[in-house]
Formats: sequence, structure tokens, C-alpha cells
Amino acid sequence: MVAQMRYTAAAVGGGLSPPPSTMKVVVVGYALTSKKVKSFLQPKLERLARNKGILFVAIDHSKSLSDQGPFDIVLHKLSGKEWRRILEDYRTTHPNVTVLDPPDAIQHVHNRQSMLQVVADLNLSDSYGKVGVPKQFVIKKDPSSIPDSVNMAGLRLPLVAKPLFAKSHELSLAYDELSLQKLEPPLVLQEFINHGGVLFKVYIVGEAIKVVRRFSLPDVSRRELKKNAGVYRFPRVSCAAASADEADLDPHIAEHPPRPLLERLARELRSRLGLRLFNLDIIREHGTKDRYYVIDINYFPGYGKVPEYEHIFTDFLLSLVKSK
Ligand SMILES: Nc1ncnc2c1ncn2[C@@H]1O[C@H](COP(=O)(O)OP(=O)(O)OP(=O)(O)O)[C@@H](O)[C@H]1O
Ligand SMILES: O=P(O)(O)O[C@H]1[C@H](OP(=O)(O)O)[C@@H](OP(=O)(O)O)[C@@H](O)[C@@H](O)[C@@H]1OP(=O)(O)O
Ligand SMILES: [Mg+2]
Ligand SMILES: [Mg+2]
Repeated sequence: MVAQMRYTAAAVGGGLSPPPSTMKVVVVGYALTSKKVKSFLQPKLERLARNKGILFVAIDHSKSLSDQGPFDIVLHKLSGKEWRRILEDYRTTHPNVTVLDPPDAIQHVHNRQSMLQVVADLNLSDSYGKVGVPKQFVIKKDPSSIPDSVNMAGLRLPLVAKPLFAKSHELSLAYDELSLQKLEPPLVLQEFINHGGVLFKVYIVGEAIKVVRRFSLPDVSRRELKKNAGVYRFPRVSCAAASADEADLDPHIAEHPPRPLLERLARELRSRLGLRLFNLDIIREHGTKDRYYVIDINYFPGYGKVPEYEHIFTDFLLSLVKSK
């Protein structure tokens, strides 16, 4: 079902020409934070969408979702149990509306343990490379158990400590296991993998993928590890300001992972996670040609920073309606 809405002056907004009047409009309701609206719903996206017959409409939280629309697609990234319940109800009562993405699938990548489990289960290995996850375990409560748990799990130092819930972005690097007791659970402790200080962000929008390169934490040598102790906290690492797309780097480090490997990984994760909008952070172990680790998966990431995202995203929205 394509929500049949005629273009009106109010719907189109000032100054922009509507598409031909015969064109059916694809209505996309969105529930996003104001930060996300600013970064994602940029004028260049809205403009291109409008020319292709796609209209973005803000969902009004003071009204029932069923009383709004009709929508063809609902796009959302809001947290909270109540919102998840509203969406689940809406999905049941409006089976023809594509909700991007299902709330329970999103929940799966909110926890840093379940997030990487799918990659571990996939155990992807072919002529292009091998994709795994760093050894890791969860500390739920008692930080005094950390040193013993690290030894028992056979984790090699240094370790990265991340909040179990992916919404929080603090990151610590620990050179010894005793210092980890200072950190506040629930946490994921993960082996730090040397990767030449460069990481690849693979943005997925349905079947499309786009890869960017970012600077990351530098390698830690055996010598450095022996010399240092303690836990070091890092503010946001590998954020958009850390782009390394144009940097002059050692080609062994800069080279993107093979496209066929990423395409297979993206396809598998899309179906196993039941998500269509996500990105993954992948690193190549320094000194190897084909040993890859996925270290993070994010739902509906910052697409606004991806070159040409407006074309990729609008094509994707149209393909959803066409395939119905
Ligand atoms: N196991 C690891 N080995 C090496 N470096 C790592 C590892 N885990 C994380 N890092 C580095 O720390 C950064 C932040 O880690 P991660 O991506 O897990 O956190 P995040 O807060 O979820 O990030 P995002 O902003 O992408 O959501 C990574 O971009 C990478 O530079
Ligand atoms: O805000 P930005 O554009 O940086 O997008 C970031 C996004 O924040 P937002 O959803 O509030 O926008 C983050 O979401 P939360 O985990 O905090 O929910 C997470 O997905 C990051 O990985 C994104 O950065 P990217 O991986 O694309 O560099
Ligand atoms: Mg990350
Ligand atoms: Mg993340």
C-alpha cells in the first residue's frame, strides 16, 4: 500500500516545487531526537526525497501513532520501554507499514555482548579473509572478580573496557588487570587488537554498503605494555572528526577490506540481526593481510556524514515500497 497523499502547499513547505501531480507520494514518518534530525534530515536529503516523491513527516508524540499518517514507512531511533511498546502495537495493527527497524532487533545490538555474538556465530572465513570478534567477557557486578576472571578467560593484555550498554560511549584501555577494579560494571572487557591505528566503518542501508576510514587508537607494543600500568580513559575515539579517508598512510594499513568480504558480512548480519539500518566497525590485525575483527555495531548511525547518503537512502526507501 502506498499512502496516497496529494501534495499540498502545507505538506510541501515553502519554496520547493512538488513532483508531478500523478506521482504517488511515499510518506515516511520519523521519530528521532533533535540531534538526529539535524544530522540526518539535512536539506539536501529532504530536497532529493521530495523530487523522488518521498515526504518526511515528524511523528507527534502527543498523539496516538495510529491517528497519524497514513505512513508507508516509519523511521525511528528513540529509547525507552514505552516507545518500544507503542511501536510493537503499531506493527501488529499496521502490518503494511515498514517499521525501520523492529524494536526487538534493535535491542539486540544495544548490548555489547549479544551485538558481537552474531559475528562470532557466523565464523566467516573465505579466500578473502577471516572475520571474528576479539575475545571478551562481561563483568555484571563485582569488579573485585576482574583479575581472576581475566586470567581464567585467558585474555591477553592490554584490555579495552566498554560499558555493557552501547548507548554509553566511554572507553578505557587497561595495561594491567588490577587497575580494572576501579571501573564501574556492567562492563565488557575485550582484548585490544593492534590494527595500525586505522579502522573501517561500514555503513549499511538495506543492500547498499559504504565504507569510510577513521583514525583509531594506536598500536600498543609489548615494550610499552611492560613499561606501563593503570587504566586510561578516552573520550570519543574514531568520531567523524577522525576521518582518515584523505590521509597519507601506509598502504597496507589504509587498504579497505575486500569488497566481496564486506558484502558477504553485511548480507549475513542483515539477515541474522533482522536490521536494515546499521553500521559496523571493523579492524585488520596489524601485520596480517586478512585477519579481521568486528568491534562494534550501531543501529541507525550517523548517515549524514557519509558521502552521497541522500542518494543511497532515498533509493532504499523507494525500493522498500516497490518490493511490497
Ligand atoms: N578490541 C579493540 N581493539 C582495538 N581497538 C578498539 C577495540 N575496541 C574498540 N577500539 C577502539 O575504540 C573505539 C571505540 O570503541 P567502540 O567502537 O566499541 O565504541 P562506541 O562508543 O560504541 O563507538 P561508536 O561511536 O562507533 O558507537 C573504536 O572506534 C576503536 O578505535
Ligand atoms: O551523532 P553521530 O552522527 O555521530 O552518530 C553516532 C550515533 O549518534 P546519534 O544516533 O545520536 O546521532 C551513535 O548512536 P548512539 O549509540 O549514541 O545511539 C552511534 O551510532 C555512533 O556510531 C554514530 O556515529 P558514527 O558511527 O556514524 O560515526
Ligand atoms: Mg564504534
Ligand atoms: Mg557503538
